[in-house]
Amino acid sequence: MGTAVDAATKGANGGLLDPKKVKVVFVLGGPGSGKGTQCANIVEHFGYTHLSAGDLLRAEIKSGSENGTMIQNMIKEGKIVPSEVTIKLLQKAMQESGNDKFLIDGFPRNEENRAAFEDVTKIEPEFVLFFECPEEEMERRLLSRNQGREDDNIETIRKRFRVFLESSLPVVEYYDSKGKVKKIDAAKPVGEVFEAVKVIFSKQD
Ligand SMILES: Nc1ncnc2c1ncn2[C@@H]1O[C@H](COP(=O)(O)OP(=O)(O)O)[C@@H](O)[C@H]1O
Ligand SMILES: Nc1ccn([C@@H]2O[C@H](COP(=O)(O)OP(=O)(O)O)[C@@H](O)[C@H]2O)c(=O)n1
Ligand SMILES: [Mg+2]
Repeated sequence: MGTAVDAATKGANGGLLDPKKVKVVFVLGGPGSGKGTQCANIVEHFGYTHLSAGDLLRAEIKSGSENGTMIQNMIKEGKIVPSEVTIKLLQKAMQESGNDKFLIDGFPRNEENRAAFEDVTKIEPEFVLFFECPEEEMERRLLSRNQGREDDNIETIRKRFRVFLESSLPVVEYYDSKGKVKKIDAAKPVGEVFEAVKVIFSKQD
């Protein structure tokens, strides 16, 4: 709980992130669409810090935090962890990075994520990079990802696809209605996808 003094010194978003200075790009797309792969490429060329919500949640499980078991169970079921938990992890990582340009990968994944992030941080994304990929291709990629993830099995993958369609796509549609979505054909080979991504980032300052 922050005190009144904390709130006064740290600002409305409870931290040191000035919403006027911070540049955020949300990177969205179904499970296996290539978000993490492309974010790694973008970081190398355009000076952003990559924050994967899924990676932060998995690190939180490993750290033995009191939320660890809850997070682990939700990931195994393909469910979306309560925003409060994920946003705290994102804010901490943003503050610790020392950077002011962020690729936020795999977040916001539902309406609750989106609204809570805006409320808490007052940060509006510059744009949303959306990787479009057919389910069969995403399934093939996830089943051969080989990162030892507990959610890369066919049963959980099906649940994640369902959550993506029901909860995550509406968030993309929300930003699309604000003209903020830049859509990429993510079914192509990695290099070709990155060529399309580069065009978008090269136009930014
Ligand atoms: N364009 C692509 N073509 C083929 N395989 C890809 C492509 N992009 C990523 N992959 C592979 O697919 C798997 C999922 O990619 P990843 O970047 O982890 O996706 P996401 O973060 O969206 O789940 C990884 O094994 C990755 O190497
Ligand atoms: N905003 C988020 C992002 C991920 N997650 C959880 O973390 C899991 C893995 O997310 P991820 O982004 O690493 O998965 P991929 O899309 O990269 O395959 C999701 O299926 C959710 O269970 C979440 O709860 N909230
Ligand atoms: Mg990923």
